[in-house]
Amino acid sequence: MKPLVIGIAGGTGSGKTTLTRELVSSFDGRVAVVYHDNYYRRRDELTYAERCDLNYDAPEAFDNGLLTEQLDRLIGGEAIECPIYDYSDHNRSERTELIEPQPIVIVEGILIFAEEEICSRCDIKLFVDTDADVRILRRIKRDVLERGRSVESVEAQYLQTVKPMHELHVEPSKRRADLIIPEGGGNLVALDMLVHRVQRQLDGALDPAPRAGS
Ligand SMILES: Nc1ncnc2c1ncn2[C@@H]1O[C@H](COP(=O)(O)OP(=O)(O)O)[C@@H](O)[C@H]1O
Ligand SMILES: Nc1ccn([C@@H]2O[C@H](COP(=O)(O)O)[C@@H](O)[C@H]2O)c(=O)n1
Repeated sequence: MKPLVIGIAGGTGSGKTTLTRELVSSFDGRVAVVYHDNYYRRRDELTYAERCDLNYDAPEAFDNGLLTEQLDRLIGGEAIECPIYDYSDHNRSERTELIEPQPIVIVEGILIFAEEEICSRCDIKLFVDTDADVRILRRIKRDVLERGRSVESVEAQYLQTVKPMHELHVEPSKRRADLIIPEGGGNLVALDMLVHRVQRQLDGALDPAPRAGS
């Protein structure tokens, strides 16, 4: 049977990964996760300083051809060797990760609904909605502690690219979502309803992607 593909989008720091982890633990061993971030383009031709200055919040920053090709293979029941991204180096690492096919495939990333080729492959589209002030506070903490950044660099990047690209690409893509979830994985009511819905689809009690009026 074709896996159920769940897309999880939302701004940086909104809680996408937290929601993804909740779903992974709810459907233990039956979920494959594909992070759009791992498909940032390889930029070996640039120096580290040049890579620091790139815009990582525009659709062109990603190798969407590779993502859709690998996603299709996963949906078709094949394992993939997914690239691994190194945020400290602003480049794709030499390592890859084996992802086995599963009944549920989660695709997560800020811009997945801004890309028709990714959006159209998602049976359930979730958008995690969290206020911008909360998101930037979380991002400063995470980027300094986990991604090797300074507070000054996070602030500059946020004002130069993250915020304008969020307004141009991420926020409008919310319209394509089936469900908008305030606060993501911390929203226990939404999580509970979502888990029941996904379970019913796995049980075959519902059409794969039913639409109003169909
Ligand atoms: N509902 C929430 N309440 C409090 N903190 C949260 C909540 N959701 C996520 N966080 C925290 O915010 C940070 C960013 O969350 P994360 O899920 O990694 O966001 P994203 O994947 O959208 O960038 C993490 O440190 C996470 O623990
Ligand atoms: N070299 C890079 C690549 C990406 N980013 C930022 O990551 C953000 C997306 O990841 P989330 O987990 O926050 O959704 C995105 O906003 C990019 O700006 C980066 O800082 N450096």
